[in-house]
Amino acid sequence: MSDNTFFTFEQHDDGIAVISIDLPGESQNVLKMEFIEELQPVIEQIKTDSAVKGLIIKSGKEGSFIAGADISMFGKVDTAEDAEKISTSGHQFFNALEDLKKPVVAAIHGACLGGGLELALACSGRVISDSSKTKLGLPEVQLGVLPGGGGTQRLPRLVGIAPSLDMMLTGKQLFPKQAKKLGLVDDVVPQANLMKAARKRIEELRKGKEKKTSISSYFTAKGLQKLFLESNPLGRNIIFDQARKTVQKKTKGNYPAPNKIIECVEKGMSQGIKKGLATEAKNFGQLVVSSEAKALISVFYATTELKKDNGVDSDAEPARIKKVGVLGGGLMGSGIAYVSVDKANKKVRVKDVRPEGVNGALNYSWKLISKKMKKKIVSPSTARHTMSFLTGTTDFSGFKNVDMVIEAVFEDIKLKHQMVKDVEQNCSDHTIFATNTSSIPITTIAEAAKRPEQVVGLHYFSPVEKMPLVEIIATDKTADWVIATCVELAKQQGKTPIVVNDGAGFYVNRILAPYINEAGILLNEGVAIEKLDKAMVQAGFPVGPITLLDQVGIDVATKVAPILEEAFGDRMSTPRAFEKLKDDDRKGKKNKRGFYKYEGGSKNGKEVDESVYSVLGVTPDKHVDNKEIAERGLLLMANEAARCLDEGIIRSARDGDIGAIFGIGFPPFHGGPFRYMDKLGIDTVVERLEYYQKLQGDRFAPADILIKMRDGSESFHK
Ligand SMILES: C[C@H](O)CC(=O)SCCNC(=O)CCNC(=O)[C@H](O)C(C)(C)COP(=O)(O)OP(=O)(O)OC[C@H]1O[C@@H](n2cnc3c(N)ncnc32)[C@H](O)[C@@H]1OP(=O)(O)O
Repeated sequence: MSDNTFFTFEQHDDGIAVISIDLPGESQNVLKMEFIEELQPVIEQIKTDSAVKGLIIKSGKEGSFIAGADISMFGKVDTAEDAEKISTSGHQFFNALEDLKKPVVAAIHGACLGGGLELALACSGRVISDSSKTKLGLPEVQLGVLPGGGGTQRLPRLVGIAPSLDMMLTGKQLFPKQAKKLGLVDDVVPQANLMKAARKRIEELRKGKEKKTSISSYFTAKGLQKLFLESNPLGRNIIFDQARKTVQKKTKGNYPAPNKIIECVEKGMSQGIKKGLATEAKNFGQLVVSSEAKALISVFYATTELKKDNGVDSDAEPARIKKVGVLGGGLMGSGIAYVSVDKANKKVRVKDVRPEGVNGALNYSWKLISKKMKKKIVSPSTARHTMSFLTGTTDFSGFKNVDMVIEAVFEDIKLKHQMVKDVEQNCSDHTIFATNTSSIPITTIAEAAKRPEQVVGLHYFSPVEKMPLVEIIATDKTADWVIATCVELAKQQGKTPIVVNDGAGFYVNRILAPYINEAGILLNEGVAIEKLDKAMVQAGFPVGPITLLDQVGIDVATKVAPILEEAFGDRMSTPRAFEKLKDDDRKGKKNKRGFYKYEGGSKNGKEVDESVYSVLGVTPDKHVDNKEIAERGLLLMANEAARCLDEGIIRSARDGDIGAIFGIGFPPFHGGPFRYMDKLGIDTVVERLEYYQKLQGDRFAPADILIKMRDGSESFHK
């Protein structure tokens, strides 16, 4: 056995060599240049050593095979040419591995992502553990780059063009069974049998045994696609054209990586792997230095940092949460119950005044868990076991031992006060009272509490199981251990939490309001509904402001709006358009009366309800440039975010960026409102705000902090 810095190398009597990767001091294995340089001579040695019959590459770390190329390398290169060289060096190493002429099998347990999967693809075989920690994918697109270690060439050759594009364009990660089904790996075995399976695979490869594709697999939709479309140039063109259309629809041209991925695959499939790899390296280089990649990588680092943040400035420890109580079995309560039981593995007790409410919440979880069962992500017994942790009641029975109660009842202060009292009476002294209110100040809710230090806001976004953000709202009195406990629970629920201070609208709704209001003002001036939505979607938001209003509920928005207006004055005044629609009993999607028509079928929510214009008394014929619509919305949101930082509502620009991206869908390629302002330059931000202030009024007045920062030539991020 020889020791190296990044791996150990063992040569066994049966002729099998084993490289075990273990980067010192890191929780995840990543591919660094120094690591590759150290590995290269060992591969050369194996090539010439006749005693070595086969090689197994495994990880020495628990739960991490290789998480990809070291992302920190990307920040250190200045030019596209330098980044291209990184990719080319990787190609040389992976090619050498592929050309070894001896079976090389990757034995994978844990994250096998990006460059990690590309290494595995250069091996002659892959066996993986059936652990839930094992995930395979090429997530580079989420960082604004592309698989630069040969992934765009080897993956389509192994699993087919269409499935590989699907993996690379979405960055999705596959569970073991999905990876096997796709043909990405040869075998899935329990972790304890991984080395045995790798040895077996080496033997099979030595005997020239391929894993057979069964004849029936050609008669599946995928099999036929492969046979008729992928095997000829005309068919391949159809796939690439379709992929480009889908990309354009999704990205609106805001992200360069997806089209470059398609270009690499197309080149490689039509002109051979050598040309494909050269295109891959070139495109990789260009993307690494792009502003989009820089922004998306900053989002990766911010979320990684947040995973370690306990949310307070002290080292307060979180309390252990074994059981969660949820008050209210509506949409929010049901979602909260689901993430608590299925993601966080807590015992959950749901209370609703109506038995139907309780049943609704239980059914909600069962539907989502059944879906996972159907996709074979969980077994039927695991699904039943999870469900056994979720129970319901119409009174407070079973609440005595809950460690945290999360209320999601109607937005009514009297009711919330009653809940606080009920919880203090029916639960334990240590029980935390968390409220999911989106409009009532937490301080006001805590007024009814005997233990206000245990009252906190826990603001989820709808639908809870999908939206990644949780805002944790602290009052002056909330204890640090309570905040730390909520942060911990939110992480266990699979969420990214940001801790914010109490104030009207907290952070997310506060910065959302001026952006939505601006759409209302433009609408009142006669700008068409679909134009407003299109302009913001083109600018990078997942849905436009008017569609969002229909989804959230015009009644909900008009309930929050006066609270913000009272707190912040004229700059937040509710546009008359929204009030008029509320008076016309238009709540949006929920009562099928909104800005759009909700008639079911394909047009559901897609066709504007023209009668809105007569309710508003406007003719939708005003032309405002899309760029202006987008800029006004983005600037107002960023300006308000700057105020939130100045007032201590958010703890950092990092939290403000993540809150806006994960809570609202602020265009990720800008990296969040603070990175957006840094990118423009604070002087430009102030100049543009002042320009609109002159034309449109004082709602565009730049925040004080921006004026100060402009004068000091500062930026939010270093
Ligand atoms: C040439 C190639 O094609 C290009 C590439 O490979 S680009 C990289 C592609 N890979 C990725 O995008 C995966 C990124 N990583 C992840 O998604 C997650 O870290 C993970 C799923 C692997 C593990 O998640 P989790 O267990 O929650 O651990 P997490 O806290 O995120 O990470 C632990 C540490 O590993 C680091 N890390 C993870 N992946 C890394 C990577 N690819 N490069 C550098 N550091 C990485 C994190 O920054 C963190 O560092 P820290 O402890 O010093 O803060």
